[in-house]
Amino acid sequence: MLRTRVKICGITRIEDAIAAIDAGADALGFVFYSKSPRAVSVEQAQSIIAALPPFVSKVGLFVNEDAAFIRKLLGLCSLDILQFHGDESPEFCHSFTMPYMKALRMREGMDLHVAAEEYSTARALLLDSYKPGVPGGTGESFDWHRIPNDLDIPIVLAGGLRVDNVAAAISSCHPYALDVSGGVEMAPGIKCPQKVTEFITAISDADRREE
Ligand SMILES: O=C(O)c1ccccc1NCC(=O)[C@H](O)[C@H](O)COP(=O)(O)O
Repeated sequence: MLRTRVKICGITRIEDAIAAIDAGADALGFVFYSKSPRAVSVEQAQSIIAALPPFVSKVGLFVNEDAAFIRKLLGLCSLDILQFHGDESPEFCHSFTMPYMKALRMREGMDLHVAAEEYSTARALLLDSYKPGVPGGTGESFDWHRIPNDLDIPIVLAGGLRVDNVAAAISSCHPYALDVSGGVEMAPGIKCPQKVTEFITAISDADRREE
């Protein structure tokens, strides 16, 4: 059985990035959405990324951002994959000739088979909770049983994940990866190393139980 990967999102400090990597994080998320309390500036992201060791995916996160800003950012920051968390079309997402994940907020009636077909160029679908007016980082989970078990695209599960619901999340839909932000924080944008470690340990424990 494949190991469940983990992305720690909303990284704003180098010490949090290093602690997440030391705990076993596979990916770090940098929020380039200025309305988020976890937003980073280009300069912040550059300095954090420059201090990272190899073999960790750097994810740049956008919400209906201007293409020119993204292109400029890609010339300044070494990102590995883009995460589009707004209403971006498949054509827009694909236009940066970079791997990307499309985040889908799981509002009622979301047809993931249709979405998987629509975003067929995505490397993964990131499924997040839907809360009106809140594009992401809700801290709330959704009904994971709404996720079909026959999607032919990797699923990254997000939304309200915490150490005490990781096992249920993995057993309910066996996602390719888990994405967490609020559940491992002591304050918005400030990660708690102990919570990060406990979260990633809980994933390893859950994977072992699923073997
Ligand atoms: O994290 C944010 O503040 C945020 C703001 C606007 C759009 C997306 C945002 N985060 C995207 C993520 O991938 C989060 O990790 C995901 O929404 C889960 O957040 P949480 O429920 O706090 O674990």
